[in-house]
Amino acid sequence: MSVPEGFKLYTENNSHILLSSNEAFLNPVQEFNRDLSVACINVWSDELNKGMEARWRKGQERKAARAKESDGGEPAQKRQKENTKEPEVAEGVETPAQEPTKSYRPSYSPYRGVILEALSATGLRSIRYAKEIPLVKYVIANDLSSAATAAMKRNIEFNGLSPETPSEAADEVKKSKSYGKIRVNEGDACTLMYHHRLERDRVDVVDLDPYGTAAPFIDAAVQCVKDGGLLCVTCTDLSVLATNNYPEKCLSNYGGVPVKAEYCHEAALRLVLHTVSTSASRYGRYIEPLLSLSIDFYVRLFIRVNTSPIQVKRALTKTSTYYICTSCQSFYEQPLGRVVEKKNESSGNVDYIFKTQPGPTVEGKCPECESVLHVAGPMWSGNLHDTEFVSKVLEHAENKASQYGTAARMKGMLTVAKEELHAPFYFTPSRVASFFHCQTPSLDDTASALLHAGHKVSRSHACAGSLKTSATRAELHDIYRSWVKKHPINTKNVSERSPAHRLLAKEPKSEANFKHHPDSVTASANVKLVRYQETPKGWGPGTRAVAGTNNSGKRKRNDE
Ligand SMILES: C[S@@+](CC[C@H](N)C(=O)[O-])C[C@H]1O[C@@H](n2cnc3c(N)ncnc32)[C@H](O)[C@@H]1O
Ligand SMILES: [Zn+2]
Repeated sequence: MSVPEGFKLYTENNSHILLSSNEAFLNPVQEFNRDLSVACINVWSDELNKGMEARWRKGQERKAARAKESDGGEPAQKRQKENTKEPEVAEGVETPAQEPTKSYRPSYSPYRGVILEALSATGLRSIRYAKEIPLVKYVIANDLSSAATAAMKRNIEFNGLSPETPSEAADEVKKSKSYGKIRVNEGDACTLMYHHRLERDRVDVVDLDPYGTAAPFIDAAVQCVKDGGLLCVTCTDLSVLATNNYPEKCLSNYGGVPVKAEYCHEAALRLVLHTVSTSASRYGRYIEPLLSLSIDFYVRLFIRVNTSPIQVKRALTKTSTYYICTSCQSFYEQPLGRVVEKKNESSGNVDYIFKTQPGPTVEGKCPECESVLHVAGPMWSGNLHDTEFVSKVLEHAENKASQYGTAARMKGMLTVAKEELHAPFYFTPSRVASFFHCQTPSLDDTASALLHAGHKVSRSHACAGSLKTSATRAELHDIYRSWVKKHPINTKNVSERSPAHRLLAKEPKSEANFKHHPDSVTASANVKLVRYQETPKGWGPGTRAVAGTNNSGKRKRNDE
């Protein structure tokens, strides 16, 4: 592969990018993001296709049964034998309903979807989608910058995805003078997505991977994805989502206020889900989070979008504000609403009545340590992941480990995400110990005590050494109070006016058992959670395109 003068070659899996200074932006550290996205879209499209094939087969069976009935019970097999030569059937053409399986039996043609990458830069992600996802019909790669679209076109050719490449879309593409499996578009991401908002024009997958926040693109994205389609969203503005420095910005971008506590990264995911959910609801659509990950300096979410009026109503029950203690970080959930199920005696149907929720769920100060409470949210309080989907992505990543440069990290993250409890929020034993001024119990001590007390426990992908539990903070604190009895502290160092003193002043309701619990060692405990990607060769800050039109602003640092 000869690299033209003035360019550097960057390779990810079997896709290659020519990089020149001052052209289009590429962040090699996002390889993990791209690997995960290829894996998730592969699994999502396989599942969609399997569902369609199952429905198609059922339809065929129904048609055959109807034919049998109308032919006076003559078995279909016998009739098929009589037709010695089967006429050729174009892929995807179904047997006409009036002549079911009479003269030919077409094979199922897999469903192929369209992916729209709204902010594509070098085109690397789109090229990888076109090459690595078999069920892709074509990818629309878009960028506002003319320098970026020029780089994209060059990279597409360089990867052999030019119009000459034989592909299913080749004829259509040749007519439209665009590029083989990838169609390049230069323009504003929202304008493009709004062009795809009518039901007949919708796409199967929308990928948003911007600098900073994806918030300005969400309204268009939730409208242009098909029912059952996949929305993939990156946000890198963690200074807004996961600190209390800009609550006003967080409200304007995400419709909620962030959390100031060690679990702020989980809250960041919930804030992004909240804005996607409320945006989708406006158009009678609801969301199902399939996988929501907090990674290094960004969040990445894979969300299925569907249409259903009743599910849209249910969003009320999956949205909460939280009162967060400014000292011990205890949280108190305040759901925004609830649903009451009422059986309709005359029809026998169940009616769902949506109601507001009484509140506040906690009075004035933190019941645990009497410190001030701050309000956070509203944010998504439903599940972050679909466990079954995560299991399938993990299986895929393990089976195809050699295809992914970040396979070890994928395995680590997905294993933990798969086991994650569907409950907010995580804690680390060391941080809770710091509130009590006590020695830190190990992860196993803490998990075992919680399990012996009848609570559920898991780890959280969002923070190394963290735990999630079904126990309330008060129940967790009781375990720490028991721990302190076994590992006494020098109370002289604890001021009588401190929150720690008030935490320690309470008696535990029962004595905790710190003996190792067999369930404390889960699959994830045996997996090395590779939290950070190894620095790839030649890593360094990417350059944002300078030529052409670009909605410029300051380039975000990795930790922004
Ligand atoms: C972070 S880069 C995309 C990286 C790419 N998704 C990847 O995986 O390598 C963001 C891109 O968004 C483009 N962009 C910014 N605002 C845009 C808009 N309103 N419409 C379309 N593209 C835009 C920028 O020109 C830039 O190339
Ligand atoms: Zn407190």
